[in-house]
Amino acid sequence: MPERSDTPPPPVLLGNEPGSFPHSVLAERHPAIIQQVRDSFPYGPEQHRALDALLANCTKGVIEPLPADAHDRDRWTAWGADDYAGRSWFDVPWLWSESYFYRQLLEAVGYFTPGPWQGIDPFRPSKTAELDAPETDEELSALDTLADRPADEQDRALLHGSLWGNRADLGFRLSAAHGETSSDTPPLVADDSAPLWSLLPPSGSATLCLIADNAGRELVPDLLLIAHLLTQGRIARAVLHVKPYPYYVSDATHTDVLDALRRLTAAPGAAATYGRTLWAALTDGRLTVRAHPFSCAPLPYAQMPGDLRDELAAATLTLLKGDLNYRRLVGDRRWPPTTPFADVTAYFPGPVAALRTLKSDVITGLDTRTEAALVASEGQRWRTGGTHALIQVRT
Ligand SMILES: O=P(O)(O)OC[C@@]1(O)O[C@H](CO)[C@@H](O)[C@@H]1O
Repeated sequence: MPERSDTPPPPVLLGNEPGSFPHSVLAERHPAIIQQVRDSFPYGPEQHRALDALLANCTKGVIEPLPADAHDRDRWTAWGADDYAGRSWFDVPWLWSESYFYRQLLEAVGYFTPGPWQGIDPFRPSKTAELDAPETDEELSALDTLADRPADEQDRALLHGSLWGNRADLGFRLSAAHGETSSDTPPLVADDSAPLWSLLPPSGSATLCLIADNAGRELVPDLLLIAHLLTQGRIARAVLHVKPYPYYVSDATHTDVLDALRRLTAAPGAAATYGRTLWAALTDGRLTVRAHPFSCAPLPYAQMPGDLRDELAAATLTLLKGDLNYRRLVGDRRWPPTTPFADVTAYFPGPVAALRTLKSDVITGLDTRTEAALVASEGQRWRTGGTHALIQVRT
């Protein structure tokens, strides 16, 4: 946990305050996700019974341990499962209870159990529907006109494509009231793109670690950004961190990377060129995909294990995508919005950037004027509506 020497950190977010966003996720979003999973495949009576039990447990019960023979039981013990067992889902850190919900959901559908449902991603139908949607074709065809634009315009377009791709979060869509902001404040509440580009100069030898978030219409622009940086010589190598198992509905796994790559290589025009660049980079090792267990940990990055810390320390830049990664990066706490981003990320082992649309209460690094303008025009809605975004960098 990033500590500032003078003041103790503010409290960790819990889900026990009715009317709060975390409470609504536990009380409303999780039941909706269970229903979505029931509808996604013709699961048998055993899985439906387990989903019934999970629904009752996560809304009215207490946290129960994983089965004694679960392959990752020891890992979850180390991550706090024994400390939280027996307590209401609403009374433990929200980050922890949300993360454990996805682990228990996979348990219910037999994802880890030898048998016909082992390894079947319950969210795959919604992920592939999104990848196949006509909107994805439109986004890919925009690459054809981009090819003729100056390099700095391409840089900006691909960075912003990756940033705003973060709105494509299927869990968020289950509960968010969509629509453009009525706010007259600018969509970007912080924009450190200049220091970001100066960390990745052309003709450099940089290594980028991109810690991905959602599959489909977020992962596609993330991959396009990597392909562009490789082509421009702004990076020599990229490591793409994905989730080792389905998580937070639409989070990207290795299978999702392969689906997105096929979507690119099969597309007409410039998109296929990006796809071929990525295919070649995977083949010759300039691009690697990692699925570290800590990517699904219910903990902030301040508690990352030594091997991951060493890996990120060696990167020129680690770029974290999305809202959940932001919560884990700065700590899922009630930070005053003007808390410096550099202070809360001081523990991180190397230069770090966050690209995120705002979908939960946690925020740091705002200047006083920006915060005041947001509050004056929207109250606190800007924090969770997905209508605003940020690019924050600690060099
Ligand atoms: O990480 P992502 O995909 O940008 O967002 C995940 C999210 O939808 O889920 C969490 C609540 O469940 C919030 O942090 C956020 O709104």
